[in-house]
Amino acid sequence: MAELAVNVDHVATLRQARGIDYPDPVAAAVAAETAGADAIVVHLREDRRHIQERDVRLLRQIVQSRLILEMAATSEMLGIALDIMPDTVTLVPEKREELTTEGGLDLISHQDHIQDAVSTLKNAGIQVCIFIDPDLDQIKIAHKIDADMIEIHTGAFCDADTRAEARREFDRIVDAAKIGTKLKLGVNAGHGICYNTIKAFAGLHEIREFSIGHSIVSRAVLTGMDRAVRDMKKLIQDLGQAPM
Ligand SMILES: CC(=O)[C@@H](O)[C@H](O)COP(=O)(O)O
Ligand SMILES: NCC(=O)COP(=O)(O)O
Repeated sequence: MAELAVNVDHVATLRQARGIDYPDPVAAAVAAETAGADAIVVHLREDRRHIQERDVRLLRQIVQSRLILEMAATSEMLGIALDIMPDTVTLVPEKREELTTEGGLDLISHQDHIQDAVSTLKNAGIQVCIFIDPDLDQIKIAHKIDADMIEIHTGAFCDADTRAEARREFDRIVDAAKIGTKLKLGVNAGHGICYNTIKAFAGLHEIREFSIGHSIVSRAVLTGMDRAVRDMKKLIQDLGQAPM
């Protein structure tokens, strides 16, 4: 059975929107593990828009399953990874102005640089995954530069506007998963997967792990709303009658 790696970035997005100390993505990670998460994922972005270095350090101490750090292959991030030692680093492309990760790493253009990052991390004992589009040439390079795993970018499939486009994109994912497995790479999948799109993956046994964040955090907000309102209502009732 495939595993579920839960990304808690967007708990931190909510915290950063107020600049206060809650909700805490570390507490969310503990709750996710209690519910069965097989790993916890955070993306430490260069602009620190959600996850902070403090979160990654605390998660390293608290996570009982596996800690996966998504990051750009910059010298700053490599230094942080070598210091904190997550179980896995997933190398992702990053643009300051993007809303979220827009595509996979382009290994054709950045092969030497990424290969250096892969060997630095692996020499330190950190597993390395590369987030790439379902493109056979990219996967072959991931294998060549000795990555342990790939994470297939599922965004184009999940965000497809038509069924035909979704079919086309899913076929690319299937081919990529099969080639990756044949090359003995671990094959994961992630980005934009929600409670509907996950169903398409039935039978695609090559995928070892799904990395899912935004849809889970979004659902948690709504499924938790009833309880959250009842808890506050009760506290107000307990205040009793206001004095005249
Ligand atoms: C690599 C990937 O697809 C996601 O993990 C994404 O990068 C998360 O980052 P945001 O939470 O900033 O969208
Ligand atoms: N690597 C993908 C990830 O961590 C979660 O992406 P999303 O579900 O937040 O789009």
